[in-house]
Parts: sequence; structure tokens; C-alpha cells
Amino acid sequence: MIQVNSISKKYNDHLAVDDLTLHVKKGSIYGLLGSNGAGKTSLLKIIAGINRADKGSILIDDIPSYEHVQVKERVIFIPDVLYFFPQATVAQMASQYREYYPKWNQKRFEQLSSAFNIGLNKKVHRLSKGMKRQVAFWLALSAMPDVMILDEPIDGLDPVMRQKIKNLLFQDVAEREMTIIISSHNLREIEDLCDHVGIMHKGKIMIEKEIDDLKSDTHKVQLALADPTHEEHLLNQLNILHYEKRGSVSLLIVRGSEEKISKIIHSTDVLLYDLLPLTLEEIFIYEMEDVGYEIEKILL
Ligand SMILES: Nc1ncnc2c1ncn2[C@@H]1O[C@H](COP(=O)(O)OP(=O)(O)OP(=O)(O)O)[C@@H](O)[C@H]1O
Repeated sequence: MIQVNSISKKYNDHLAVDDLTLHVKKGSIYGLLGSNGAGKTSLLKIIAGINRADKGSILIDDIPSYEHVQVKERVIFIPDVLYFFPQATVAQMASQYREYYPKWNQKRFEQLSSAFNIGLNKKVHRLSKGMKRQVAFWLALSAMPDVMILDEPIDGLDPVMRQKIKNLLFQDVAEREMTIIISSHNLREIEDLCDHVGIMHKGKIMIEKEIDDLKSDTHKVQLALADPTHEEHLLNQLNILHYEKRGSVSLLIVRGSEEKISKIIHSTDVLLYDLLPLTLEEIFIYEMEDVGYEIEKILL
């Protein structure tokens, strides 16, 4: 559905997106994570056809997104900083959307008014931050896009509204195979919403996986050996993302299946062995450490 092929984007001398390739399947919800300044917003704007890449191609259903209006009409981008026409009311913004997006669904717009409960004659720029975001989703969902690109979308929404919007997004993905790419620093939200995840750093995707695979492939291990002199040999056999020693107990973050890790560890005499799952937030932190982010003593 969405093919990002070897794209790069430079701002002056800074390479914000570096020869990046990414494919997102139809009906999938793809979470884009990354450090500040990793290039996520730059990438999303290129995928949405707002900015042009210096090199490479973006295809949505095999059609280049930047050059073709018929692709842009099927894609909605909700940016981190929202823009509405100055002085426009909700109703006026809706009529702008109705003109631009051929699949605009007026009936749905009217139905959703009960979910959002914001007056049609309200001027959008006078609404609160969270209410503006509600309007952005109300308009986006009524435009019936095939692709939704969301940059920090939940910022400012209260927990009830977050849940409502999540349910509406899930409904569109399930019923009409809408595809979503979502960038967020709120990893609990990403964990809840997404089926795939990509971690971006310095303009590149470092890891791209199904979220379930990512979670079942990284573990927290507590370990104490009967003979500590055997530890070095044991650790050399494991794919370790992070290591800390607390007294006689070693705390490790290890990549690999539970079965494989247990087998290696049980090849030595162990006094203590505990293997625990990690949250996406913890996996993100240790993967970032692996690419050079300074992380010290943050194991809980
Ligand atoms: N219009 C621009 N002109 C110059 N540099 C830019 C521009 N937009 C982005 N950059 C630079 O490109 C890099 C990537 O920025 P981008 O906004 O894509 O990162 P991000 O991953 O979205 O970051 P954050 O998580 O902090 O929002 C940064 O170094 C930023 O300063």
C-alpha cells in the first residue's frame, strides 16, 4: 500500500532522512518511534505528499504521492501543530474539506457531532488545544481517507476522548481497511494501537517489526550464578542490549526467544534466574542505548 523507497531529505547541510526504506501494508497501523530530531515529522510530511524528498520515491498504491492530486485526496495528515483557516468555524472548515476530499461523507460528519459535541458555529481558533484536536479528527474521519498520517495525535486529548478516537480509528481500519502511520512519544498509546512498529534514529529506521515479535524477542533477566567466574562465558553466548550488576545479581536486557535464553542460562549452575517481559517503552529505551544514547542505571 505505502512504499517508501530509499528516500533522503536534507535541510541545508543536515540530513534529516537518510536513504530510508519502509513498507506499510493496507489496513495496518504502523507506529513510528524515535528520538527527538530523528526525522519522523520530515518523513511523515514526505509520505503525505506535503514535502518532496531529495531522492527516492513514495508510492501509495503504486502512484507517486507528491505529484498526484488523486493520491493526496485519499491521504489525511494531522500534524503535531494544527492549522485551521483564520476565523473559520467548524462548519466552514467542513465545507472546505467537502470540496477537497471527494469521499467526504456528510452523514458521517453529522453522526460524529454527537461524539465530539462541539458547536458547528464555533470558531476553531478559539477552541482549546484538545478541542482543536477533536475537530481535526472529526474532519479527518468524515473525509473517509484511505491513509491517515498522524504526528503526535493524542497530545492534549483527555483520556475519554483518546479512547473514543482510538475506537473510531480501529473501526475504520477494521471496516474499510484504512491504513494508519502514527508517530508518537507516548509508547503506551503506540503499544495499544499499532500492529507494526519502526524505530527511527538519525534519519534511518533501525528496527522494524511486528509489535508482538518485538516484544517476544526482548526480555529482562535477573541472574545469579553459583560460580560467578562462569558469568563472562555465559554472557558471551547471549545477545545483550544492556547489563548492570547489583551486588551478586546481574540485570540484563537480552534479545532472543525465551526458550533460547533459558537453554543457554541453564547450561550453567544458576542460583537465581528470572525472565520478565518488557514494555514497548523499555524496549525503545534499550534499543536507543544500543545505537549510542547515554543510558545509565535506569533498570527498575
Ligand atoms: N524546515 C526545516 N528546516 C531546517 N531544518 C529542519 C526543518 N525541519 C526539520 N529540520 C531538522 O531536521 C531534523 C529532523 O526534524 P524532525 O522534525 O523531522 O524530527 P522529529 O523526529 O519529528 O523530532 P521530534 O520527536 O523532536 O518532534 C532536526 O534536526 C530538525 O532541526
